[in-house]
Amino acid sequence: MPKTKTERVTISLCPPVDLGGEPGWIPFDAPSLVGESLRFVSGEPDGNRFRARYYRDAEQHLHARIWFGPETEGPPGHAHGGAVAAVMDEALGLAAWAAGYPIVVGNLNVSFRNMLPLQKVVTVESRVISAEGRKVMVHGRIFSGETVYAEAECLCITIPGK
Ligand SMILES: CCCCCCCCCC(=O)SCCNC(=O)CCNC(=O)[C@H](O)C(C)(C)COP(=O)(O)OP(=O)(O)OC[C@H]1O[C@@H](n2cnc3c(N)ncnc32)[C@H](O)[C@@H]1OP(=O)(O)O
Repeated sequence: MPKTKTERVTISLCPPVDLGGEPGWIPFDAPSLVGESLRFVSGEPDGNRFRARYYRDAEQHLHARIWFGPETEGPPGHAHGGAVAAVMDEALGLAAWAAGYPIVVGNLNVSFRNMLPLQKVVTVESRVISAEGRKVMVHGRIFSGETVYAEAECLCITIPGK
């Protein structure tokens, strides 16, 4: 039997980050609503890709604190556009679910407004704008302070039978 060489790979994790919400925000348990499959963005809360925590405010709007880790890099030191779009896909789709619409995302239009620095905690805010027939429109933006990093319009389509 051929001998295999054991390679030791050391993955150093970035230090903990503060994903705490604003006063009045209530933590939102996404897996209990949509299941454990929602892993791509929010599945590794201590990893080096994304760290995410969801909240709802008093008006039931969904918010997220998101940290873009080093594994989301696109332009040097900044988040990949696909990483930004992945966050929009998850957060805005989840906003529709949280508002009572079992959906998948049919169309996602993202405008990248500013380069998003890695290892920065940003906020995603979302609004369900309309619901007509099977079409649910959700708008959102990623920002920190006065800086808007991305805006998105997300057309969600309800899943028949859900
Ligand atoms: C389960 C837990 C999930 C929780 C996660 C939430 C966050 C994650 C969000 C995601 O990442 S979802 C994954 C990415 N999305 C997909 O993979 C969706 C793939 N596409 C599909 O499955 C189907 O195309 C879809 C269900 C969206 C629509 O197919 P259907 O055959 O059910 O519907 P149909 O094509 O008849 O369209 C219904 C209506 O929606 C409209 N529509 C559908 N797709 C559209 C589109 N892409 N753009 C514009 N309009 C669209 C369509 O024109 C029509 O309008 P009208 O009723 O007015 O005629």
